[in-house]
Amino acid sequence: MDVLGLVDIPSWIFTILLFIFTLYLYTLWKHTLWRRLGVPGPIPFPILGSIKDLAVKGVSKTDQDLVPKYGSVVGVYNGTIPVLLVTDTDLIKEIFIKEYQTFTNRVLILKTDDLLDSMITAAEDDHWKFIRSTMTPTFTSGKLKNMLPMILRCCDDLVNNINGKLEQNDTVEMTEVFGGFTLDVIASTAFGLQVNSQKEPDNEFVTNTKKTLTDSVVKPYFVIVMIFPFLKNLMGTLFKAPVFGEGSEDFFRNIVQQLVAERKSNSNSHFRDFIQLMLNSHKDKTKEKENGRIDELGGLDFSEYKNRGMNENEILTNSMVFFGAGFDTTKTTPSFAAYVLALHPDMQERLFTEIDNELGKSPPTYDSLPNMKYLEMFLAEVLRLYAAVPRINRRAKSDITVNGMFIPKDTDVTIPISALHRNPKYWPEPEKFDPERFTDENKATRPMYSYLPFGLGPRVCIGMRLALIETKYALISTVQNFKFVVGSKTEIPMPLEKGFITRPLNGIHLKIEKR
Ligand code: HEM
Repeated sequence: MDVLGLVDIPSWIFTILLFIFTLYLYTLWKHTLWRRLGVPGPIPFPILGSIKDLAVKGVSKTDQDLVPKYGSVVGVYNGTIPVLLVTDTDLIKEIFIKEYQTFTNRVLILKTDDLLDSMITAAEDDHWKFIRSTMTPTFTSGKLKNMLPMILRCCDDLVNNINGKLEQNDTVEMTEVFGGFTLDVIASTAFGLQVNSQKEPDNEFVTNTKKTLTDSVVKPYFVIVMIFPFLKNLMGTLFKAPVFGEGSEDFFRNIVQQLVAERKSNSNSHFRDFIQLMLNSHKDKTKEKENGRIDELGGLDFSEYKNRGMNENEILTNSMVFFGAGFDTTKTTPSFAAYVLALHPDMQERLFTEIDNELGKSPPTYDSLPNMKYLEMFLAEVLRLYAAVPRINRRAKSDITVNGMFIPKDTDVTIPISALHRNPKYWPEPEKFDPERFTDENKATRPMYSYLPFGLGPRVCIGMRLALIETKYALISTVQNFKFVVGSKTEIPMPLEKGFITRPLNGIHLKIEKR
C-alpha cells in the first residue's frame, strides 16, 4: 500500500521481517562455533543460548548439571557470546596463570562511564594493573593487623546485637546479623567511620549502603548486548548503566571528597582505613621501587599511570568496590557456617573445645588463628559447598591455542566453581559436609586448582585475607558466647538464590542459645 506516494507499507514490513530474519540467522551461525571446533556441549536454546537455563535453573544448578554430563570442557553461549566452562585443572592453570597476558580481563557486558571502568573488578589491562598494584599494599599482613582493633570492636557489637535479638525473637535471621557486622567492618576499615548498623538502622550511611546494594544493575539491555555484542557501544551510549544505586553515588562522593580533603590537609594523618592507605600508596610504591623491589605482576607496561597516585574517581569507585565485592560474600560465609554448625552439633562441640582451649573467653588475636586448625578446616569446607562466587571468568583478548585447544578471541572462559567443588574425582560424596577433607594429608592428594573459593592468578580476590580474618573473628566471637540450634523456621535443605552470588533464598533462620 502506498501512503502519499512516500511509504510503501508492505515493503517496510518485508524489510523489517528480513532484518529480523537476518539477525536470527546471525544467532544461528554464532551458535555453531563449539560444534565446528569439536567442543562438547548442549544444543543452544535459540537466540538466548544458556541465558535461559541461567534464568530458569540458576547459575550453580546449570553448571552442576552441565559439567558431569559433558565433561571438563563444555561449550555454551551467553546469548551469542561463546562461553567455555573449564574444570580441567591443568587447563585452568594454563589459562588463568600461564597465559594471563591473553586472559587479563573479565567479561564486561557493557562499558559505560569512567566510574565503572575504574573499578578494580572491571578495569582492564594497564589501568587494572595500575589500580591493583596501588591497592595491593593496603592488604599486607602489617596493614591488616592495624585494622584488627576496628574488627574487634565490630565483634563486640555483633555479640551485643545477638544478645538483644535473643530477648525478642524465637529464631534469628543470620544474614541480617552477620550483614550488620560486615557493614560495620567495611565502614570502619574502608572509611574510618564507626557505625553500629544493627543498633542504628536509620543511620544515613547504613541506608545509602543498603540502597547501593539492593538496586539491581542488571537491566534488560544487558541481554540484548549478550545476543548482539556489536551493539555494545550503542547500548552503552543510550543506556547509562548505574554503577551505584539511585542517589547513593552523590552521598558516597561527598563522603570521599570530605575525607580526602581532610586527610590531605593533615600530613600526620593517623588513620588506618583503606581511603588513607590509597592516598598514601603512591608514596609507598615509590619507596618500594627505590628499595629495588621488583614489580610482582610483571610484564605489562603501565607507564601512563605510574607517575600519579589514584585520582578521586578511582578512590571513590574503589572504596565502593569494598561493598560490591566484600559485602555479600563476607556476610553469607559466617551465616552458612552457623547453619552447618546447627546441623552438626558434633562439629560445633569440636569447635567449642578448640576455641575454649586456645582462647577461653579472651578475644581472638592474629597470632592465635593458625593454632585453631579445626576452625580452618571447617571454614574451608563451608567455602567449598557454599562458595560465595559460583563462577569466575576471563575474556580471551586474541585467538590462542592452549594445551592443543583453540580458543577464539572474545571467548568467555569461565570456571564453574560450584561444579568444580563438587567434582567426585576430587571430592568423594561431594554433597557431604566433611571438614576432614582439609587435613594436610587429604589436601596433598588433590590437584592445586581443584579448590578456588577466592579465584586464582593475578586477579585472585584481593580481599581474601581480610575476608578470612573477619569471618574467623566473627565466628570465634559468636561461638564463644552462643550455640546455634535448628529452629522451627530452619529450612533443610536450604534453598539458594539462582544468581551469580550464592545466597540463601529465604534467609537463614536459626535458634540461638546462650552458652
Ligand atoms: C568470603 C569472602 C569473599 C569471597 C568468597 C570472595 C571471592 C572472590 C572471587 C571468587 C573473586 C574473583 C577472583 C578471580 O576472578 O580470580 C573475587 C575478586 C575480588 N574480591 Fe573477593 N571475595 C570475598 C571477600 C572480599 C572482600 C572482603 C573484599 C574487599 C575488601 C574483596 C574484594 C575483591 C576484589 C577487589 C576483587 C577483584 C580483584 C581484581 O579484579 O583484581 N573480596 N573475590
